[in-house]
Amino acid sequence: MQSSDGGRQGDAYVPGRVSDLTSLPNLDEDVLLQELKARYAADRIYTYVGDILVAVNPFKDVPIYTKEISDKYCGGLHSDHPPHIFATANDAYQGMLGKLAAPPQDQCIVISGESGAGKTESTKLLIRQLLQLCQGTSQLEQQILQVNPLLEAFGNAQTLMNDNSSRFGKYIQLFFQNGAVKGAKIREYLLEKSRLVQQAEGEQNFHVFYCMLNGLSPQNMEKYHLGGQQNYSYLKNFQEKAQQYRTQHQQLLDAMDMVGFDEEEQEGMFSTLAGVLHMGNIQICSTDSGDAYVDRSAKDLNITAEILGVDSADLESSLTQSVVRTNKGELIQRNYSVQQALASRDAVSKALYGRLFGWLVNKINQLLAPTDTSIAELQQIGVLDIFGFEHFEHNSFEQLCINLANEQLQYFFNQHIFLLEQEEYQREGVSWSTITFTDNKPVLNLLLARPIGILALLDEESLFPQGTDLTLLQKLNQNVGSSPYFTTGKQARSPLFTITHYAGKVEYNVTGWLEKNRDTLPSNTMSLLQRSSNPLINTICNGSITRTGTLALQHKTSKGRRLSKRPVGRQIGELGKKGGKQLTLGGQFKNSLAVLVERITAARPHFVRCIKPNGLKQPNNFQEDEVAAQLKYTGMMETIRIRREGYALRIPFQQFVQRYRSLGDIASIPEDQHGCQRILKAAGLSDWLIGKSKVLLKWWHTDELASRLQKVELAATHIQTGVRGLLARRKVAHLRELANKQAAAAVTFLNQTEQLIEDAFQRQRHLAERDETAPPPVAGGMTAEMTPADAAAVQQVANNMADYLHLPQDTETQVDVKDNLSSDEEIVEDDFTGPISSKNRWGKEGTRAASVHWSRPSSVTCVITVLKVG
Ligand SMILES: Nc1ncnc2c1ncn2[C@@H]1O[C@H](COP(=O)(O)OP(=O)(O)OP(=O)(O)O)[C@@H](O)[C@H]1O
Repeated sequence: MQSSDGGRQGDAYVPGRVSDLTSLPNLDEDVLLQELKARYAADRIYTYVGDILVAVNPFKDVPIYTKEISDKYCGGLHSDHPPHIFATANDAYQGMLGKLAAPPQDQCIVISGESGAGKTESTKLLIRQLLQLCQGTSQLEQQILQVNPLLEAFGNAQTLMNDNSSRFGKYIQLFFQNGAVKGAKIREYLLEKSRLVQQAEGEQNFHVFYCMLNGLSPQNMEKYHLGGQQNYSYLKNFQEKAQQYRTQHQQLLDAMDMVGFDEEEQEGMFSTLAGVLHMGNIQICSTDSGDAYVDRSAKDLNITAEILGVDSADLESSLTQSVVRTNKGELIQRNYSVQQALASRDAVSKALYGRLFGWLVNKINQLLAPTDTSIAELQQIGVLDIFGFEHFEHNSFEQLCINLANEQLQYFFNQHIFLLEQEEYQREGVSWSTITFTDNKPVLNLLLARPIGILALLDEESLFPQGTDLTLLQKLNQNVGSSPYFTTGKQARSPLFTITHYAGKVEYNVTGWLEKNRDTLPSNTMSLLQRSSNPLINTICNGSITRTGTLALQHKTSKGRRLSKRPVGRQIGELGKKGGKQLTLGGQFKNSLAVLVERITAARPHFVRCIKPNGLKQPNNFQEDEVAAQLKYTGMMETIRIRREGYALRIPFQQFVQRYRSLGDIASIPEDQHGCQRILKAAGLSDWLIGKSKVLLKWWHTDELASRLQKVELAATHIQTGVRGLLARRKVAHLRELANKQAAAAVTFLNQTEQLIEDAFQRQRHLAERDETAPPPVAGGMTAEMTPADAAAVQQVANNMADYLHLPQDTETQVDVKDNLSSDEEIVEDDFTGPISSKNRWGKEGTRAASVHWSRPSSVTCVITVLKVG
């Protein structure tokens, strides 16, 4: 086995030159770490563990993504070039087309790593390379690439761990037909809406607000009553990067134009963003009795109401009062406390922003949807870029959800790499000493089990009107406190608990969890927004939130009624609700994770493990302890072991023979284990196993088989080329012989015709000498009369020729002999003759030479016509 950028199994070990960690000698944690460190120092940021790619974030531009390098990774074998993210794209693409060991299958690329490890950058490179692989140059490919700035502006933000952190998860599906891209779809997961109203120290709101405030024209700033970024309470920790934001704003506008937002929609978007910013500035005060009211001396309420297209008095009451319907149907108004009113204000902002984001994704998906084929008929490659594992000083409900998603992905990895593989060894009767791995199933159970898991208990508590964050914590302590993965805060009444995740311990603070989980807007507030005169706000607020938390838009019928796009039974009101109750945020997230796992399980996965070399976002800084921790919790040592000792490829006998039949030594190979053995032996492969129903191969056998297959195919192409050339040469020789024969026949015909003309001419001269009263010869030297014998002779020659050329004796080949040719006109009409306009062209009129000259070209025309028809 060769490691393509220098290291070779068996050669003296040179740290930093082993491109595949499975070929490391004397593998231990330190050797592994030093190898990655040496590679990183040499800007070799990618390394393989068999078919898995490890990517260490360089935090600097490395010149390895040029067009030339991208071209090198289009096609070819895994081992042809150094490890690269482009090779992973190539593997997925070739796998989808069925050009690797398995038949054509949908593929997915699962990228994992903690926040700031490089997942989003990897995703962008993968998508770019996939579009390069299908040689996409159409508008669709450009659109797929260009929607990214739009998504990042609305969905990314600066955090302590990453300046451009994705605050939502995404699964990008590219759809293909015959290898060409036909469309794309973005599935979004759990946008971190809470960031809109509150950001931790040193963190920022979503990029789009800073871009808007720095990039909008003065007229638009005035229209939306906007000022500098320091004026908004939702925008803490802003930075003076005006020029950068202006550039990003322009990119945003370009992307919006390209996605096809019309002017009204763009205006709707900016007015919603401006409305949200103004909403955050609405001051809530307290009466002496503790009731909330809006400080009207500041103009924020009126401005917000104007921009959102709602009545300001209605907005005020919806922010400060709840309306409850009693069992008897009476409506009762209750005043909020200041705290409740502030929560209600922020809930409106979060709902508006969340729905705006959902609408944006909907618009993008409409643009990228395959036009003439249903998705079910297309092949697909999905790329999963989910928010990375987070462990801050203060961790809230959002971190719990983010870390749950990462637990789920780690579980998927473990299942695929360790569990299912080793179960299969058992089924196939392979003797195997089990490789143990850290199974995170107990942590997943702690989070997801029903009815006694953290999310289920949170849901239960969220249903109780009297529930508080502290009663939630008590409930958690009572029910899951005995789990070894759960520890509660040491101090009494502390709002803290700790979970031991696969990636380390994270301490969570339950403050505000019930409110965040309920994620509801009071019905009076929702109906106010649904009546908004701002068309976009009206649209997004009349959409429904699905069971997985996405926005389902409605479309209007011709009569103006609204319809959900969903099938009957999932119409408005039912969506996102369970037994009539709105699903909680935790419930929606749980559902969306389940659907995601189903999706990636249905495809053939490729894994990219992103590693963050330091927490300072610095280039050329490899912190050994930080990397060692990541290698440990991702189970890298065990992964290397299983890839080294195990059989990553397991192909059913029949499938294997069908795919590699041409490598066998005989033509009729049985589609069973004996057939497989014949092929493997003939191909000269070693280290394979035959199980009960499958051939078990090392991951590198894919390349070995592919290269053998390539050789056979090349040989077949050579043979085909030779045979085709031989056949073509034979055909040409035959055609040439035929043409020579035809030419000889034509000459014979011309000679015979010439002789006839000569005879006729002599006869005419002979007659003329005897009869001085005879008329002068007609043009071309032919007489007006042809004896029946002459005519028969001419016809005979023509027939012979037609016979020879295998032609029907149709009008084109027959000589139309007229009994009484009396004028030049009739001769001119004859297809067989050309117009005799140039009297002197053939020589003196009435001479033999003129007759012969006339006859030759005319007859040649005829022969050519005949040949053409032939
Ligand atoms: N291949 C690369 N080349 C150069 N810089 C990179 C590369 N990958 C990542 N980076 C740098 O690291 C930063 C963080 O990467 P990225 O946003 O992809 O992390 P992430 O894993 O997606 O984080 P999060 O989970 O927070 O979204 C990038 O903004 C970029 O500066």
